[in-house]
Amino acid sequence: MEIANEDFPTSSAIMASPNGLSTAHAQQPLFSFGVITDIQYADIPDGRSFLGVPRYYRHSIQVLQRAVDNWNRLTKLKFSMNFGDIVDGFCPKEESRSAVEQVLKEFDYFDGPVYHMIGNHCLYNLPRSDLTAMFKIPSLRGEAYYEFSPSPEYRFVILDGYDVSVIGRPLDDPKALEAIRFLEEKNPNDDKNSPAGLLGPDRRFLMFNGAVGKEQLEWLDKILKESAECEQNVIVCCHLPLDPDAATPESLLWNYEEVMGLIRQYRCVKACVAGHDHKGGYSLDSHGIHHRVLEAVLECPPGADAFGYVDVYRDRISLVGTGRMASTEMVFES
Ligand SMILES: Nc1ccn([C@@H]2O[C@H](COP(=O)(O)O)[C@@H](O)[C@H]2O)c(=O)n1
Ligand SMILES: O=P(O)(O)OC[C@H](O)CO
Repeated sequence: MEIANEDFPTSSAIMASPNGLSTAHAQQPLFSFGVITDIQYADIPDGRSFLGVPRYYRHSIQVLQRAVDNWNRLTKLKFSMNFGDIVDGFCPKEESRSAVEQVLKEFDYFDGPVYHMIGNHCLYNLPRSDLTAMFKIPSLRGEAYYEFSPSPEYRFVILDGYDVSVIGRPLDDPKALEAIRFLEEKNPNDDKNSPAGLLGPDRRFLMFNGAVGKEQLEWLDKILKESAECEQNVIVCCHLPLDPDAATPESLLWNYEEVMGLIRQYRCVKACVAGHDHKGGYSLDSHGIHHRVLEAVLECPPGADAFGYVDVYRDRISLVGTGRMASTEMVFES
C-alpha cells in the first residue's frame, strides 16, 4: 500500500513517459466513484465515543456538503457510495426521519447516483423497511444487500452486515431471535455491547454488530460464481469490516470468517471496503485481497474533512483521500 496526499503523489504514483518527463498516471481509469462513511449527523451538541474520542454531530453534515462539492467539481465520478451510519443513535427519535431526510437531501446535490449501506446507527433511528425505501436500495425483494455492475469489467457487491441482528428487527423476528441466541452464547456480559473478558477477534460479539445470514450467503455465492465466470473483478462493500488486520476487533462482522471463506473460493474479489471502525485501516490478506476501512466523517473537528474518490483500473484501484481519509493504492496480485 502507498499512502499519499492528493496534491503530492508518491514517486510510485508518477509514471515515466517516453520523452523522459514524469507525468501522473497516463492511463485513464475505467471509471471513478466517490466514498464517504459514518456521517452520524444529529442536531445535538458535540460529544465523545464510549472510549472518549470527540464526535462532532452537527459539523458532520458540512463535511458531506464539502464532499459533494468536491465530487461534482471532479466531473468524472460515475456514482458515489455511502458506507453507512448517516445519522447518529443520539439523534432525538422524533427528529430521526427529518435528520435522515436532511442528509439525503445533501446527497441529492451529487451529480449521479448514490449507493447506500445501512449501519447500526441508521437502525437505532428508523425501521429497516423505511431505510431501504428512503435509500432507494436497488434490491428485488426489499433486502438491504444488492449488487450492480458499473462497467463490464467490474461488479460491486453490497453486503448487509445487520441481516442477522438484534437491532433493526422486531424482537420476535426469527433473525432477531437467532441474533439474541448467538450473543447469549458468545458474550457472557449483561451489557451485550460490552466486550469485557472477550479476547482478540472474539471482542466482535457485540450487539452493535451483526452477521450475514444464510440466504444472503447463498446469494453472494451465486453472484461470485457469475462474476468469476465472466472474469469480472468484484469489490465487496459492507458497513462492517471483514478482516481483523484492517480493523479493531470490536468492529468486525460476526461471521467475517464464513464470508471470507466463501469469497476465497473464487479469485474475483479484489478488495473489501468498509466503514464502522472510525479511525480507518488497511490490510492485504493472505489471499491477496485488499481490505480498506474508511475514516469516519463524525470525528472530523470543525473544518476537517474525511471523504475521497476511487479511480478504478483493470489491475488496481486507487483511493484518493481528502483530509483525514488517507490515499491508498491497491494493486491486484492477479
Ligand atoms: N470498548 C467498548 C466500546 C463500546 N462499548 C459500549 O458500546 C456503546 C457504544 O459505543 P460508542 O463507541 O458508539 O460510544 C457504549 O455506550 C458502550 O455501552 C463498550 O462497552 N466497550
Ligand atoms: O459507530 P459506532 O458508534 O457504532 O462505533 C463503532 C465502533 O467504533 C466500532 O469499533
